[in-house]
Amino acid sequence: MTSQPTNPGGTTNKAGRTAGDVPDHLQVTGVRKNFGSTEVLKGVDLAVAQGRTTAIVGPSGSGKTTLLRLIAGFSAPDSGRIALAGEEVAGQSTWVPAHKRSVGYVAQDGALFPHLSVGANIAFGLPLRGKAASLRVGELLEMVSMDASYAKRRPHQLSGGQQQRVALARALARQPELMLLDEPFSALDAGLRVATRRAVAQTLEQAGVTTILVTHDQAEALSFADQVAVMRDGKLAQIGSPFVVYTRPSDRATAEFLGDAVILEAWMEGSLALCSLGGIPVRRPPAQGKVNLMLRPEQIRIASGGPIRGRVVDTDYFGPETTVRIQLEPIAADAAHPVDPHQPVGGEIISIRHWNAMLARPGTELFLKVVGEGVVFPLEG
Ligand SMILES: Nc1ncnc2c1ncn2[C@@H]1O[C@H](COP(=O)(O)OP(=O)(O)OP(=O)(O)O)[C@@H](O)[C@H]1O
Repeated sequence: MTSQPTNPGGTTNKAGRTAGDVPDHLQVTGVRKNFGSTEVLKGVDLAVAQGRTTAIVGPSGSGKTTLLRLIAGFSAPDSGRIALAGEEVAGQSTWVPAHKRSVGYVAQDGALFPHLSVGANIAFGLPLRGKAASLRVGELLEMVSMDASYAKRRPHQLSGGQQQRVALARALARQPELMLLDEPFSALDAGLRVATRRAVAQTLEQAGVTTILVTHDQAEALSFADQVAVMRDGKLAQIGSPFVVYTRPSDRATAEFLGDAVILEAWMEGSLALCSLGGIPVRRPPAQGKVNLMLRPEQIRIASGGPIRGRVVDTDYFGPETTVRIQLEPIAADAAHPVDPHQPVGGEIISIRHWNAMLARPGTELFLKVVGEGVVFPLEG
């Protein structure tokens, strides 16, 4: 586990600022939660810097929503501590209820009041009345890319995505210091999802609201957040910047959860992993000898020559790019590329991506090269 009590040394946020000197707004320390005999959270440590965005990502049932609800104050941890802006809100002898924490919460289904208009839903927690309230409602609707005329409608007259954006506007109305978003974009279709996500991220950043987004969509987590926390089986397996968790995942399961991964058997010698793709540089390898090497598909490129060859098995066309499955061949030895006796002898099938679908008909022989470093995991068991 790689969780840190304070913001991990100098993560850079979307605006390019470093977070090393920013105080923690939220600190979760050793939090555990059971439902009956099921241990759902098994000791979670998480720190979120003031004004920054953290995405908690993980498979369904890993405990993401449970953690978010504890931070909101909807239920209490069995043990551990939660502090907001330096003040303990849940601990051994402390309990601050949800309505006394300056926290906004947007649930998966939006949870709007069905009997109130959109405008009344948004204005629910506003101290304003009359004209001032309707002006503010209009501004908030605009923030979530909706026309002010929607204020008159009832929630059932909106699409799921529109309801979700109204729920966000309602949460923003109370100007919370911490915003908790539980899969708020999951009901939106692909294009609107990206646009809404960007608009919401921008709005929250401009307002300086510390934000936690729960999602099981890894691309969403990587694009939305300054910091990504990967949850697996009730624990945070890794916390770091999107770049670090994607390019240097702490274990194989995290690597495979965060995106496509090429995993090859390799022989680690010093800082080179010898595999069917040649000798791949690895920074700070955790083991020597037999290991698993991980590369991202986009690190494997088609070359014009060289010792690394493979034959196209089949392809999968996705429009802007094609996934090409390639069976690796034994590395051709020559004076410049002597083959190490530990080097695997080829035969593995890997998937890479290429923009040109025509280039890669099944049976075509291709030369390959690897760019960048690999990541090595010790063999399990
Ligand atoms: N109130 C509850 N009573 C009993 N079990 C619960 C309760 N809330 C959650 N659980 C269980 O705790 C586990 C974690 O649930 P949680 O909703 O936190 O997961 P999640 O990672 O948010 O999943 P998803 O992505 O599907 O929403 C699940 O096994 C769930 O069934």
